[in-house]
Amino acid sequence: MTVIVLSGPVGAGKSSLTSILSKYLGTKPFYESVDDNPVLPLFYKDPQKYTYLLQLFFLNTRFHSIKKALSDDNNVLDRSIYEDSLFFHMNADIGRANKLEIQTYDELLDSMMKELDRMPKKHPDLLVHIHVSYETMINRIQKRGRSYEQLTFDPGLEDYYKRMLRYYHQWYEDYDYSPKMVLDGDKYDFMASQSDREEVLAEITAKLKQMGKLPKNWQAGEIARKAIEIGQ
Ligand SMILES: Nc1ncnc2c1ncn2[C@@H]1O[C@H](COP(=O)(O)OP(=O)(O)OP(=O)(O)O)[C@@H](O)[C@H]1O
Repeated sequence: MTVIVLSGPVGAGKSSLTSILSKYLGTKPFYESVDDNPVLPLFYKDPQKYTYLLQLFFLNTRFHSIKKALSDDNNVLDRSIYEDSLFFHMNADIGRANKLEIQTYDELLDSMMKELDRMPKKHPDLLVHIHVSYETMINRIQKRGRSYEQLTFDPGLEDYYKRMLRYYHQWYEDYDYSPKMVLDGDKYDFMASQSDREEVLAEITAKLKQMGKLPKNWQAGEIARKAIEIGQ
């Protein structure tokens, strides 16, 4: 039984890969709610005011997802609690949280992580990180078209996104809750190209195989191949 978490900056393609990977492996996808998140549009409009609320909102939903994922023990998550601190501290570093908020957030997160340590399965089996350059990130953000994420909505987002990529670099280096692997999101377009999709899945399954973590009874047979055909 396998729990896989995806990571990567905004627009890296985590939700899409979660869908493909879970169909391929025959496991359950967990998605973070973005389009029905009531705080996200408020945050982009007034980050100074809504950073703390947004981060508490995410922490709360993410804590529930990871607990459920670790209990069900056979699934793929499009983002996990391990990345939340990056977002909070990145915003705090640009003055969007005060000292007391930082201290409270860190203590809360610490208590949550200790709670996870008491679960029968404590951490995911594998982290799959999607690395993208700024150009790819912006292309995907534009293509997806969420209005509040566009540079035209707030030109300050250019700095914000570039900062995010730097923070992710360090975050991935430091992540040690589980084995990890990185995919080149600039090279592979697993949404548009069938062969890219197959290569990415081959990389992930090779890693799972090497770790002895392919889901029970799983074979790269006809059902798995059909599930990942573009247009399915
Ligand atoms: N703590 C946080 N965790 C995740 N997203 C956050 C957080 N704080 C703010 N956000 C914002 O939430 C939105 C959702 O981002 P996320 O990268 O998870 O989804 P996505 O853009 O659909 O990614 P992908 O294209 O890789 O599936 C983004 O606008 C991001 O900036």
